[in-house]
Amino acid sequence: MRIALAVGWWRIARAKIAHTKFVRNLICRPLLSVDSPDIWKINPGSSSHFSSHPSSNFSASNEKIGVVLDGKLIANDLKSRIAGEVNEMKKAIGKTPGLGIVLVGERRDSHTFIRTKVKACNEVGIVSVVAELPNNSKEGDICDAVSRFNDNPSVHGIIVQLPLPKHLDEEKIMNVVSVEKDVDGFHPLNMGNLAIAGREPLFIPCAPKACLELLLRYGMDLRGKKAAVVGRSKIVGLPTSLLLQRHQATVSLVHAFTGNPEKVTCQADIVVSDVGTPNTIRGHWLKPGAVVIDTGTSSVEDPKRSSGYRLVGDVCYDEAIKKVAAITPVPGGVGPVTIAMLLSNTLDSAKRCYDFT
Ligand SMILES: NC(=O)C1=CN([C@@H]2O[C@H](COP(=O)(O)OP(=O)(O)OC[C@H]3O[C@@H](n4cnc5c(N)ncnc54)[C@H](OP(=O)(O)O)[C@@H]3O)[C@@H](O)[C@H]2O)C=CC1
Ligand SMILES: Nc1nc(=O)c2c([nH]1)NC[C@@H]1CN(c3ccc(C(=O)N[C@@H](CCC(=O)O)C(=O)O)cc3)C=[N+]21
Repeated sequence: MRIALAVGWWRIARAKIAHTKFVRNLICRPLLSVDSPDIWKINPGSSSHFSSHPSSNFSASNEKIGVVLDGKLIANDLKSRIAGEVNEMKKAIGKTPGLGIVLVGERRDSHTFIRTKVKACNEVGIVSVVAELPNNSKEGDICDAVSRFNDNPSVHGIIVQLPLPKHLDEEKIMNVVSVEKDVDGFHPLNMGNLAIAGREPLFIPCAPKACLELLLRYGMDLRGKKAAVVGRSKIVGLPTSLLLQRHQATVSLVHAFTGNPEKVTCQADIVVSDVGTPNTIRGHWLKPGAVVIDTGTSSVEDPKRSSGYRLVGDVCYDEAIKKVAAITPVPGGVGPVTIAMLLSNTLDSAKRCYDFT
């Protein structure tokens, strides 16, 4: 009886210590730093790129403790550093980073996302300008709006909020964005350089950067880990798979045509989901002790809320939390870190433009 009590007490104490250590890690220096993506400096011969990072509860013991990865905490840490750097830049050279946003149509979700992005810019002192165009705009009107941002020296980053109305050729419009201002990282040159070892893109797409930031802050050593990415969109799935392989993970890319996707995901140490359909990833799709990054953000009706809806991810959270080592919640997981990465990319672009280090 006494032994059982002591073992129980020891388990609780160990979980508490691990959790305190984990929270400390969350607010320590990021590995994908805000000023330069130091992942490109990996030296395969060195002991460990990650060993400079305080080791976490996870990599040390691989215990299942169902940690909820707090994206808001990480985003606030990133934003306060970005705000500090923006301020330094203003003081030193009298310049302010600027973000140009192209928003087409009346989609409620797009307008909400843009409000969030503009608010985040204001918080850190980045100037944002929104070019709002009607739903029935012609391709030429949108390309002109992008070109004006390309030509504006006080705009250092440009995003075209997706999805665009169906009648527009998305690729044609995205290709107008100057590669030097492509803070979304969707330009073929940036995406191509992300895919090829030894090359450095000017920008890494924001949501994939956020996924890696969460994994690395959690202290996960990605080398040789099995990762399953569900979804292959250019915003999240495809570039996340590329970034994971650059971090030496063994990556499987699952999509709508994959037969028995759960056979792939249940082997994975890391599952990143980017589908946009609630409850796609069920508990039995996951290996015990896996780390799950849920980027899915769908609004579902909720009459109990004053707004009438709430946001949910792709993962059946209640089933997953009982099984996994760690998981990102929705909301409050990947989303806020994605926004912080957009600010970080915009700051990087301005620094590059003025040769300010
Ligand atoms: N939190 C964040 O920072 C971000 C969140 N998001 C959210 O991520 C979600 C996805 O967005 P986005 O990437 O633009 O969406 P897309 O529709 O472009 O991509 C969805 C992907 O999921 C795949 N897919 C669909 N059904 C299945 C299935 N049953 N099994 C396996 N794969 C499937 C599709 O496969 P196929 O290619 O074969 O069609 C496709 O590759 C949305 O909820 C969005 O709001 C997006 C960006 C950032
Ligand atoms: N050119 C372009 N670049 C994008 O990066 C891009 C895009 N188009 N189109 C739409 C998707 C979606 N996306 C999200 C970003 C932040 C949250 C986010 O901050 N989510 C919060 C909740 C936000 C809320 O409450 O509305 C959270 O999860 O906590 C979600 C989704 C970026 N996208």
